[in-house]
Amino acid sequence: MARTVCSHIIPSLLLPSKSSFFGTHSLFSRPSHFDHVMVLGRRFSSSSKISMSLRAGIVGLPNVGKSTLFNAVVENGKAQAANFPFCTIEPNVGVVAVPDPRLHKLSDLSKSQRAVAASIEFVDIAGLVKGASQGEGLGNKFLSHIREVDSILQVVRCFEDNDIVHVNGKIDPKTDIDVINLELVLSDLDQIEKRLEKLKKGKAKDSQSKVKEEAEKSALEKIQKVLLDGKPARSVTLTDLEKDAIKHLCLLTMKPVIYVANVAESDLAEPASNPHVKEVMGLASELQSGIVTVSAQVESELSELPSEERFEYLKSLGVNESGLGNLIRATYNLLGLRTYFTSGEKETKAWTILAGMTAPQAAGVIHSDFERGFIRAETVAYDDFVTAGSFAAAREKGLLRAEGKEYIVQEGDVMLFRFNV
Ligand SMILES: Nc1ncnc2c1ncn2[C@@H]1O[C@H](COP(=O)(O)OP(=O)(O)OP(=O)(O)O)[C@@H](O)[C@H]1O
Ligand SMILES: [Mg+2]
Repeated sequence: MARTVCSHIIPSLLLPSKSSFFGTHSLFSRPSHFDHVMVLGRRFSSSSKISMSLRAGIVGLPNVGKSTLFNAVVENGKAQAANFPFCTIEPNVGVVAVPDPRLHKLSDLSKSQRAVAASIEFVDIAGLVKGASQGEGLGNKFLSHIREVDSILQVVRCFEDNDIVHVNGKIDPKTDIDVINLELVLSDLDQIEKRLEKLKKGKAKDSQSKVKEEAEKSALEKIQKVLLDGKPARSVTLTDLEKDAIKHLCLLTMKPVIYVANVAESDLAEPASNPHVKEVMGLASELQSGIVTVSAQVESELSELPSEERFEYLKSLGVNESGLGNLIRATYNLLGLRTYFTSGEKETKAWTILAGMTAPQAAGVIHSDFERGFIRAETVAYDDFVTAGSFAAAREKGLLRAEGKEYIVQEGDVMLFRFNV
């Protein structure tokens, strides 16, 4: 049966008190994932219900380094921000901080007691094998886990090591990627067939649902055609209505993908000299997807070292920084996410919104009351805040703008909401 929402258990923000309130910084000190309540939510269904955390699922063949990478990302996420409200929701789901040097700069300027980063959830999904869509391996169970994530990180083995078994006997990124993608395509095809069958019998009650059903049908037929060519659903151009009509199916090949080329430590300094990595780069661009090179092994070793020794270790491998920051940032960007900040003495905090959100919608991410009673947003661009040094100084210099309901929040805006409920 088709699922109706791709929702999952998400941490909600701790709700501030409901009293009528004109935004001051004090309010921004409350949220913590330690005192969060769990709610079953549907993300993005309304701007005020946006989750702070989006999910990225780590997929790939068995034994390619998914869990090693997951553990390193989660450990690193904890280390990135000592104050970050880290939590493990399930053993294989970790919330990690999105590294952002701007957060610390703002926090220093505002002399904040703490800095709270934006976050992403990573999910370690067990290995997929050929035939998964037909129930092979742990098959459908894993595909259903993938259905619940917002983006896919596909780990591709690019390291040679005879002691570590490759399920197909040799390192061959193209075949590995094809196997995974084919399973995703087959699973989507199966779902679409069933859905179209149902829609054929469709007895929409009113004209509005009829329009929606028609849109769904036309979208699914277009997608079915490209899937039969082995291409992903995301390669199809759809109207907004069509996109909306098929959202509930959570098609696997609709999700954005980043290929994670997992290399040996000896390849870290010059990954492109590894022909396997080169191959993945070519495929990623063909498939309109991103690519990040990491060595899961190195990251895992790094996460166990005291921070003062990490740089020395990286230097010995000929690199300057861990690859995880890149991976986390790439995932964040891939999801079309933007960051705005609130900054005061108690706390400086990075908030996650979708590109194109208006000021009231962005305020709603903090609390629905902020959206409901929105009056205006005092806004200063990040660079201007840094130049001025504070909200007050920015106001004096004429760098602070009073933005209204129509304002589209820009990347890096530092905001103070005025609202009344
Ligand atoms: N870049 C790398 N270089 C060398 N060895 C690595 C690298 N990445 C991972 N490994 C090793 O590969 C083995 C398999 O890793 P891991 O358990 O993370 O795979 P997995 O994809 O999670 O497997 P499964 O699908 O079975 O859960 C481990 O022994 C790990 O140490
Ligand atoms: Mg694993």
